[in-house]
Amino acid sequence: MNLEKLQESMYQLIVETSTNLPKDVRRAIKKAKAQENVGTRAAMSLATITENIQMADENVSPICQDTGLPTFKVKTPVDVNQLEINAAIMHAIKQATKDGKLRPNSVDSLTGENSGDNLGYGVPVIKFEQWEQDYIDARLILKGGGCENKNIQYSLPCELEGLGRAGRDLDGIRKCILHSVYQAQGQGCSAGFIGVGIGGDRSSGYDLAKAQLFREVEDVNPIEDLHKLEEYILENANKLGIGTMGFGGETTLLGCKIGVMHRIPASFFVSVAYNCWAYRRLGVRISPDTGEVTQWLYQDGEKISFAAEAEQEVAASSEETAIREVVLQAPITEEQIRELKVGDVVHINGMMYTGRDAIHKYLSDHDAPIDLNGQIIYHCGPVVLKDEAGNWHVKAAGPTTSIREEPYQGDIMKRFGIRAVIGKGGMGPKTLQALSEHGGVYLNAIGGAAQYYADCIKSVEGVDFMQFGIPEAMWHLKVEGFTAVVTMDSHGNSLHQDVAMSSLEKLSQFKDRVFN
Ligand SMILES: O=C(O)C[C@H](O)C(=O)O
Ligand code: SF4
Repeated sequence: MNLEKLQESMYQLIVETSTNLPKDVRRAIKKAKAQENVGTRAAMSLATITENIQMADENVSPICQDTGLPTFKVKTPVDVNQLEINAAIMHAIKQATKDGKLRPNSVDSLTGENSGDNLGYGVPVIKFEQWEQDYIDARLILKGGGCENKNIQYSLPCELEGLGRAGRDLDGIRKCILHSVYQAQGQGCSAGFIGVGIGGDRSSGYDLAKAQLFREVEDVNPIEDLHKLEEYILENANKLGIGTMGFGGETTLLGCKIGVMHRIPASFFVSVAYNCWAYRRLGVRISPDTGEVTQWLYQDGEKISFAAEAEQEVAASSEETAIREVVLQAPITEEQIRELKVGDVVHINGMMYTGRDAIHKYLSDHDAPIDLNGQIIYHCGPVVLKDEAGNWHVKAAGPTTSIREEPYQGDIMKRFGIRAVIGKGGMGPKTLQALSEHGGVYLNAIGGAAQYYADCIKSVEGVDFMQFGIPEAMWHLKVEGFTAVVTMDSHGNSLHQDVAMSSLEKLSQFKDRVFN
């Protein structure tokens, strides 16, 4: 085999997966968009998402800054050398990271050190299988951390919030799956896709769930019971009203795929793998003779282009409604913050500072490297590249899931005088209380819209904590027209709390038995 060609094929697979959302996923998102009412927060978010998909495609840049833990599934003819394929994948991963197509995402779990090239123990994941065909089938999924954190595994029988007892039968399985969508709320960047594995043990169950994410969105389950269950879940999970980003709305789930395997008598697991709307998985057929790509997978049928219309929609949708819009520029005063209410849309100009897991932990017992009084913290781990002149450029910069900072956020805001935090998925009661006491606000940006937000970043003015690695460093960003929604204000209101409560009420409508 031509190894250089093989490396190139793997590189293409990685770049396409990170930057070009598959056709079947695009069609699902388009359908969802058609269902939302004009002028709602859900419609606005979906317009931003589709504009972002288009931008990523045109810029050949990551759709979302979190390019996940790259997971490959490779099937090879019996006489093909799998070690060569392994080496080609490693090589391509390094190159794609250098080129800003993947974020350096591999972190030593004990020291916290980022390897910088996306390689490490167990990273990437490569699973090989042999088969009788005469070509190589290589598939890749880039599943980010926010949605990965919302995976859930149920051990039947169990008691479920809102739904009561889930027993060891199809109806118990139904309840677990509905619950899995409810518990994700907007934190995994809904509207999402789920893969479900019934049976197996704790690890093979999750593997089966993840394997479902390699199915086509529009395929039909050959097992009649599971086909019915998939349809039931897709229809009814969308009645939970969680909506895009957890803002409320008509579409919460874009796809549901269920697989089954045997189990042992004592165990009955239902494992759910949650994938955000940025459902990046592609595949190729490769010739074992030449190492070249002979066919792309998941690319049948119409490719929806979200071109021109998108930009206008983002602008138009907020004009048509009574949504209040406010321009913010740091340093922000307490008075300005107290004027903001849940539902307001803010446009930020000027400076903001990124801070996520490592920085929140650090700031909980250290001083800040800069004066944060009146400033804005952005929960974000961007993709950033240095040019030859030594200047940094942000290549992708959407928000990360804020709830992870819940143990620290309130104290840090008060101690440093921070007035606003931007993230996604919302925060909990401790932060909400701190926002009231101190005069702070939580702003929800659109998760996964990494190109859309990178475009608002006009320059990198500085960086601290580079020792934490690129995603965890504190980037000083100068922005223009950075748009987000107030979802928690200084008057005790939280849209996230409201949606969580109303969706729990809706979930309890599905308590009664449906499948015998
Ligand atoms: O790590 C990130 O940038 C985002 C993450 O995927 C998340 O959803 O929280
Ligand atoms: S930020 Fe959202 S879209 Fe991006 S990987 Fe995380 S869950 Fe997915």
